[in-house]
Amino acid sequence: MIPQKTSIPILDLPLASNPEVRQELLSRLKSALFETGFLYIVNHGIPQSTLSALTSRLPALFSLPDHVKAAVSKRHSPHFLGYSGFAEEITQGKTDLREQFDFATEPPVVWGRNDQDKLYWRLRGPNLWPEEGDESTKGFRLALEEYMREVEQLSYEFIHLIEEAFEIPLLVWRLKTAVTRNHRLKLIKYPPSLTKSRGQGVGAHKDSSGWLTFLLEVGDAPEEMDSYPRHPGSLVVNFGNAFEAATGGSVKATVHRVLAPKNTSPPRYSIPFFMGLPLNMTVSAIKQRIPEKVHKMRGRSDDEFGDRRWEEEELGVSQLRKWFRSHPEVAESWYGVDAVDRQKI
Ligand SMILES: O=C(O)CCC(=O)C(=O)O
Ligand SMILES: [Fe+2]
Repeated sequence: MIPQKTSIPILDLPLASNPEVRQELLSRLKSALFETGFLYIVNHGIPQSTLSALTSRLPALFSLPDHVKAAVSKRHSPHFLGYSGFAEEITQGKTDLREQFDFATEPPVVWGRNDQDKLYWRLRGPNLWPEEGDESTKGFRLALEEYMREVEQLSYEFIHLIEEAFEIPLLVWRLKTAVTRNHRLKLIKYPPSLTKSRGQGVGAHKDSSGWLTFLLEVGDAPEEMDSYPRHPGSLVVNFGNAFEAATGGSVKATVHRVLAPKNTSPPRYSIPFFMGLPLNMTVSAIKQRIPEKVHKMRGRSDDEFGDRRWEEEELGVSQLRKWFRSHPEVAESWYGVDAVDRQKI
């Protein structure tokens, strides 16, 4: 992944429980939030066995026969969960040269019940689990659920650190409740380029699937990352659009992209976890809870901070727009051409 800046702060998580260095850790976190928009978490406490149970199965998972992957295609899911084949996704109007499986924390289905008829509630729904094959994929579901539980827990702990650093009440209790847990995770494969020129693995974007992203990069550093050190097994954290907007642009949602691997390189795998917020929350409601001093920390001019148009709308609306944009065929088949057209802003 290529963020705009190449020097990324490192947060050694166990230091948070050492009173002598806790302040230093919090000040690193501040600079990561306000200056870089990216950071590494090392020693995050997710057991190596949990990481490798999942990462070791990825090559075999993506090599499952086409009909097995097709059976869990996103085309079967109005919730945009499941598999998308190579180049089926669009960023910045161009296809991304990657394959992926999307999973969610599966909050209860509510769409169509009582007053929860807003279209975005339809984003919530069951995961599609690929049929596991031989030894190389057997146990995949358990491994994924275990990792998702661990990274979700870590995301709550991390939010507490942010709360402490800035006195921002981020409503962790609401994020955790079964009704509002709304997190997503992707398994991604970027195959090597077919030609000498490297295409768009994923186009330049700020994350909008979540509030915070925790990315596990699998395997060795690809060439594009040589410019800054890798910390194998670490998690890369970056902040999403909603976080930037809720802090009035003080916390940076950094633009990033991925180039497809060179034609001589092995495939690249990655696993981002997008910590979500309740779909019916508005950015402006969160903003009101963020102290004025945080808003004032913004050191950039107005035009550097983009998408404010959706501050007043519920997060579900912008989420839906994002999914419609990136998977138009899935969107049209489940939501209809008219609904998709209405979201094209
Ligand atoms: O694969 C990566 O390194 C980054 C993926 C990413 O930025 C995304 O899916 O939002
Ligand atoms: Fe991203």
